[in-house]
Amino acid sequence: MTLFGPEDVLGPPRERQALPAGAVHLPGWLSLPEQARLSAEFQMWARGPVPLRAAALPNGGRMSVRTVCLGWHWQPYRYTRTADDVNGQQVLPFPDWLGDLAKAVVREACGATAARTYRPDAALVNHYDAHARMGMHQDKDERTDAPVVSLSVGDSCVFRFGNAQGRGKPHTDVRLESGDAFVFGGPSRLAYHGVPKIFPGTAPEGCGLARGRLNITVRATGMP
Ligand SMILES: O=C(O)CCC(=O)C(=O)O
Ligand SMILES: [Fe+2]
Repeated sequence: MTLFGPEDVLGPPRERQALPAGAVHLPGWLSLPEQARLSAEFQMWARGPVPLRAAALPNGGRMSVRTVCLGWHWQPYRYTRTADDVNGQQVLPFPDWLGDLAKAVVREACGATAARTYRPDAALVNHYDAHARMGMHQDKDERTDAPVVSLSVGDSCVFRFGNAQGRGKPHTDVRLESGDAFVFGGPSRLAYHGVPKIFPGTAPEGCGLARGRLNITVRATGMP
């Protein structure tokens, strides 16, 4: 007889939730050491050559999330080689190991055939403080239909996953926790999604992030 099963330490295992076709949530996909590595890399990415910044919006406002990009620079709403809205520098290259990590997620979520042709070339790395939000939007600046792979580290959040028709219902609220992966591809590739809430102080010990939430979306831009 074992005295303590994993549920006693970690709480009940989280089941995969029913989601629209093409959307897959992989709870606990990353180990704590993998989460800590992403946090450590983030600290370096945030220093530049293009620093972490709250992107300026065409309406004159700024995003509440702060973002640093790899491979291609993203600004609302396009990809460019140089960060012309920040300091004109070229962003850091997209790391092969991050592409391999995302490919493994695609293999699990979408199958071996999808993984074979998956060639990501950019990542948007977002940091949320306790008050940051992301409104409902589509990821539609990419010129490919490759799935988007999202990796989360640090504080938990509500990730609202909707439909491709508009910002309204139906939508599903998923709690994304440190180490979770989420994929949206196929019929859900252009689904609206957003982050209405962060749960401060919920990051697990050992994930490497002192405060806030890190989210990395790996993408295939289709840029030449
Ligand atoms: O933070 C998240 O989970 C989602 C981020 C997102 O939707 C984006 O960067 O486009
Ligand atoms: Fe997005």
